[in-house]
Amino acid sequence: SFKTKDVTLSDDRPKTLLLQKHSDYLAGYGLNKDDYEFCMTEYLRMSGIYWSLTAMELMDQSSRMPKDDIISFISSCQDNESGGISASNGHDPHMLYTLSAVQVLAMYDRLDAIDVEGVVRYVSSLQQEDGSFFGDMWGEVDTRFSFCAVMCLSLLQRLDAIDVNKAVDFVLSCMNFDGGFGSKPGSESHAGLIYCCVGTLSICKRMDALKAAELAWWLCERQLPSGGLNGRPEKLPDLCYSWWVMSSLSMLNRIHWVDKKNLEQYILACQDAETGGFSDRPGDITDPFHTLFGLAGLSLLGNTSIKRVNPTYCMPQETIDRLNLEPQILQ
Ligand SMILES: COc1ccc(S(=O)(=O)N2Cc3cc(-c4ccc(C=O)o4)ccc3N(Cc3cncn3C)C[C@H]2Cc2ccc(O)cc2)cc1
Ligand SMILES: [Zn+2]
Repeated sequence: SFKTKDVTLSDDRPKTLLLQKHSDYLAGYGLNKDDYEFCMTEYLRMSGIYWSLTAMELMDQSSRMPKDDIISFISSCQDNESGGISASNGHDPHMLYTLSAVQVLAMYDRLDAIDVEGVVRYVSSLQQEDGSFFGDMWGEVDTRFSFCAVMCLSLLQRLDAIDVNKAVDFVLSCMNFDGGFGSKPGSESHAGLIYCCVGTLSICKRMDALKAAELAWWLCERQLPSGGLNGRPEKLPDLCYSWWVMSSLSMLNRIHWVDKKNLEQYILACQDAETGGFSDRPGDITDPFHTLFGLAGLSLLGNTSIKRVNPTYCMPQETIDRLNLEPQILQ
């Protein structure tokens, strides 16, 4: 018989938000330099700092993060020749980690710690003739990098450095009949790429180009009986998809199309009451990545014990306000 892939929430799952546990988990993450996961994730360290700091900011606990060490680490990761920023010392610069670094310094209001012109030069050098963006010099095209490029430059107030119309045209060339988006023209719709493409259009103020009704339907059909959301039909629910789907629905002004109570239950069930942090599914290992998206998702659902998050930037709303950025939300 046909079985919908889903998880069953057990009765002894966490039903309240364990903020102190999550604050302790993130404050302690990476203190033990020999920790296996910490070593294995050196290649994404800069993004790990963004995920941890943003989660701590949302819990109003960022004072527990080693601010000066983070800022000097970021400065040491900028490549003087290309202007790009790498995930860790000795690694190659990449669009993903250049964005994470700019997001962190924007939250700290310390963009003076890097060569901003160098970052602008690096990001604009990755735009192609068709408006698309490479992730780095090795030439992989993905709509994720279009989003990284416009988000990074908008945080630096430098969208003038790229061809915004061509960037939007490339993203729109990736729109599918279901109103969704994939990584390249013709790629299958996927919640993570939909978030990137809707976010790109939100920053470029081109939300008018979306097939909003079809897209919102595809997004709210991601919700399963457990309350969790998946990234594509027939997939298991995963906490980070809660963020990709809900932030996209927020930009479309249709957040009310999901069952908020059920979704909140799923998110709370993904907490680990022993170690602290959130995991992709109840009972799995927690990590800073899913911890940010659990907290950001609860913020979007209106949990007032967490500070407001901006759905487009996945950063504290107060940072977006300070930078006078106004990403478009559909009316
Ligand atoms: C554990 O296996 C992976 C697989 C992919 C990645 S990833 O870097 O390509 N990436 C982000 C990501 C990070 C983590 C993680 C563990 C510890 C830390 C410390 O900060 O962060 C874990 C998963 C993860 N994934 C994979 C994933 C999430 N949910 C299901 N899976 C299989 C997402 C992945 C892609 C990505 C998404 C958003 C983004 O901003 C950057 C990258 C990382 C670990
Ligand atoms: Zn996930």
